[in-house]
This record gives sequence, structure tokens and C-alpha cells, in this order.
Amino acid sequence: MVLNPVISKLAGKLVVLASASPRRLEILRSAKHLKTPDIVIGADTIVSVDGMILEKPLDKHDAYRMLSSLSGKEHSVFTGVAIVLCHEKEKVDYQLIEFHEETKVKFADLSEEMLWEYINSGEPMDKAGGYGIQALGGMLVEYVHGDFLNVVGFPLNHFCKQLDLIYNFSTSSLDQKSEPVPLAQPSHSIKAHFVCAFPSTFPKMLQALFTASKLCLFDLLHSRPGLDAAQVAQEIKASAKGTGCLLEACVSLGLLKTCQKPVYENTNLATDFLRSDAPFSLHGYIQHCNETIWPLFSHLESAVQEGTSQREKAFGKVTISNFRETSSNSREGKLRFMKAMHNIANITGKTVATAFNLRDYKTACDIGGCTGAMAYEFTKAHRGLSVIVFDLPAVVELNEFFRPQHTENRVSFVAGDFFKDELPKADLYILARILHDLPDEKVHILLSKIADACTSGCGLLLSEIFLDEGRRAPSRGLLQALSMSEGKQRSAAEYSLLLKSHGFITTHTRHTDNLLDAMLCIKA
Ligand SMILES: C[S@@+](CC[C@H](N)C(=O)[O-])C[C@H]1O[C@@H](n2cnc3c(N)ncnc32)[C@H](O)[C@@H]1O
Repeated sequence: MVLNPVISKLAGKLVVLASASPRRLEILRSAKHLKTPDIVIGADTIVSVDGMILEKPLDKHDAYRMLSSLSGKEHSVFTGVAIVLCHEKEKVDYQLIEFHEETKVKFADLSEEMLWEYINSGEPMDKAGGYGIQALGGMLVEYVHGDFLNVVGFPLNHFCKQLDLIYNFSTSSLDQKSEPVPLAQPSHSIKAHFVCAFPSTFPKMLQALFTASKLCLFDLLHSRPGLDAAQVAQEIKASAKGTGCLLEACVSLGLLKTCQKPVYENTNLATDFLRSDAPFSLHGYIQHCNETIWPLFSHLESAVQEGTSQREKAFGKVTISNFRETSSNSREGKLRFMKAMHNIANITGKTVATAFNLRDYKTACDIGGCTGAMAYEFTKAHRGLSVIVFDLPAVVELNEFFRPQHTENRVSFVAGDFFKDELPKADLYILARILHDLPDEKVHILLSKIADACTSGCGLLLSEIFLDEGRRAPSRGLLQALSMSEGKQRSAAEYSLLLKSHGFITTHTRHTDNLLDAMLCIKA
């Protein structure tokens, strides 16, 4: 789903927001300026805790009752949304689409003093559950698991996905205003189209993205915007026919844009994420998905039948086991793997580095820290902190390709194997995206080595995708498990338990909305 084209489907339509909430109005307004009528959107938010439903407080005492019932606990925030599409030909017809979104929020333990101070601020009075996460109420919150905007009052991401389904898969395109879908068959045709389109469209979309990325199309159109198809074909040394089709497909996916004269340029999305030298580039990660994830998952049926990794089937024998993530042992293969890790660390690093107050730590060791991208974010976020990146010799020797141009020299590299070699001394150890790749036995070996290197009071910051306790989400973690690697996807509680068995007590857990979650532990 490409967000801007999705939300822009509302342009030129009159959208009636059937809600008095200024927050909902703000969320929708900031997503798109809307003009002409055609759609009615209604939404309502409730909070649910211990089987009780909390709506808006009636008075201060009601606010106190609600907030004290939330103190120290996880609760759910539900927003129900109804979209009514109005079709007009000879007579007006309607189509109703409903959905809801749930977000889990945990409150810190709230003292009486804090509760009353917050209630007296007046903020709780017009808000479901008696708090507003986007303002002072944010201070009460320990973590949010799920869509933040849903807690504010409108699940914009889910809403855009629904719009995508309506406008990209519905036979009754509102733009044509020709064939209204009668009320009797609510979104059935949309679902059928979705189910049909998904298996055929999705692989084609991905292959178009992989190919455009591999041919460095977005780099070319960044340095030379406004080339036509023939010029692009010449530059990328590809056929005119194939290049023309690829360019048009990229336009339809919102990756490129073209005006009346058929010349091409990058959309903002491509400029920000798809060119190889963008600060938050995902170019290396996309190549990794193309060369490693795609071939691996093309053997999914055997993986499920056999319950074993299909790495050898996909890539043949890989002799250097620690580079098992790559499809080759070549320098090019290693660099591709490192670029992929670097891209994700660039996107997530700041969130992880700023998840906790690390004022008391002066030296950190990022175990399996790869290119140092995460380490640089930690030194940027914490002025008094130096970070040693500890990784395999084959990785450390290639780190010069990833060194940032402007940085204070507080990141250094040590080569070694975390199962065999002595770990550098530090008062904070960072383990980002390491443990999910290891089975429990190996986790214990690594954690006991870290525990031996720690004195009492040392910290351990773990960053991984944390599954929810029911193992129902997030799907990126559950899908990753299908690779049948020797590792394991775990919940925050499971990680805490593993860490506790080596004397690390979890003090804080953060579910972020930025791919990786984090927990901070202290060595007892
Ligand atoms: C999935 S990457 C994570 C990189 C980095 N921590 C991040 O979050 O961006 C795993 C890293 O662990 C390193 N690694 C794997 N086995 C190792 C070992 N035995 N000793 C040291 N590093 C190892 C890999 O080289 C790779 O850089």
C-alpha cells in the first residue's frame, strides 16, 4: 500500500466526518485536504480494562475511578470505524464498511498525587478512559503496543488499508460512479477481489520493486530526473519494451511519477527510501530480500513439511556458518548482508538508543554490532557514552565502507566470536537482533558469557521484535519464524525469563512502533 496515493483517492470528494472529536478531525485533515462530498466516516473510541468499558468521564470522581482502574495495568483501546460510501445514479445507494482497531497501552503505577494533578489539569474530561495520550496523559504511559493514532482516536493506518481495498479492488470504483454496490452485498466483492488479487499482484509488485532497485532506477532518476523510457533503457542497458513496462508499473505503485509528457521522476517515497545513498535508504535491505529472503521462502512448503531450514536447498552449502544469512561467502555477498543490517539499524537505531535513560552508563559494548550503525545512534543520543562494536573479524574488516563522515570518535571496533572469545569490558551491553537467531541453548551460552563480564549494576539492553503473549502478532515476527532457522521468536516475558536465569532483572520494557522493541535489564 502506498499511503499518499491511497489517501489522495479522497481528494475531490466530500467527506463527512461523523464525529465531534477535534483529534479525529486533525488526524484526517493532516492526512489530506478534502473538498467534495461522497463518504461519511464515523468513529468512536472506548477503553477496556478488567472486563469494564470506560467511555468519557462524567465528572472528576468518574475520571478518578477510571484512571485508578488503569494504574499499573495493561488495557485495550478500541476504535470502531464505519465508512459509508454513497453512490448516486438514478437513486442514492449506500455501502457500509466497518472495522475496528485495538491498541494495548500500559500505564505506570500512578500515585494519588499524580492522579489528582492530572485530573485537575482538566484534560481527562472529554476523553475515552479519562486520558489523552497525545498530551499530558502521555506521561502516564509505560508502553504502547499497536497503532498510536488509534489511542488518539483514529486508526489512520487501518483506515488507509481499507481505502486501498475499496479503491484498488472494488468493482464499484467511486470515480466512475457507474455501478453502485447494493446494500444487500456489503463488501463481499471487495473481499473476493482482494483474495484473487493478492496472490498474483503481490509477487509481481515485489519483483517489480526488486528489479527496479537492482537496476538502480531510483538512483538514475534522482541524479537525472525527467528521462524518458528510451533514455532510461539506454542508461540501464535494458530493452526498450521491458524498461517501458517497468517504468509504468513503478508509476502505478507510486514509486515513480510522470506528467503528460512521458518522462519519469522519483516520488518522495523513492527519494527517501529507495535510492542507495538516502540517509534512510532501504536499497541494501531490498537487495537482501531479493537475493536471500525470496529464494529461501520459495521453499516454504518443504520447510513446513520438514520443519527444517531450506537454506541449503536455496543456496547450496554455505561454508562460513556465521554468514549463513547470506546467499554467498563472497565479499559482495557479505557486503550485501551488512548493507541490509545497516539499513535497518539506521531506521531503528534512534528509537532503540533513546528508549531508556542511559545517563549512568559510560561505556557500552554492542555485541554483534555489525557496521556500527546502531552504536553511532547511541553515541549521538548519549553524549557521555562510548561504544565498542564487537563482531566477527570478517565483518569488522569491512566496516570502513559504513563509517559515517561526521562523527565524534566514540565508536570503536573489536573483532571476535561471542561464543569463543573474551568480551570487551563495558558497563552496558547491547544485544540488538541477536537472540532471535539463536536457540535457547545458545542464548544461555551467550548470556552466561555476558553475565561473567558484568559486575553488579551493569546494564543489558535487548532489542528484538517482541511477540505478544498470545503469539498472535506482530506478523513480521511470526512470518520470520517460518524461515525455520535454528532461532526462535519470543515474547518480552520469554526474553525476561531467559535473562533472569543469568541474574539480569528487567526494569523497563518498551514496545515501539519502529520495527524493534526494547528492554533494559540490570545485573543483580
Ligand atoms: C542480525 S545481525 C544484527 C546486527 C546489529 N546488531 C543490528 O541490530 O543492526 C547479527 C550480527 O551478529 C553478528 N554475529 C553472528 N555471530 C556472531 C558471533 N559468533 N560472534 C560475533 N558476532 C556474531 C553478525 O556478523 C551480524 O553482524
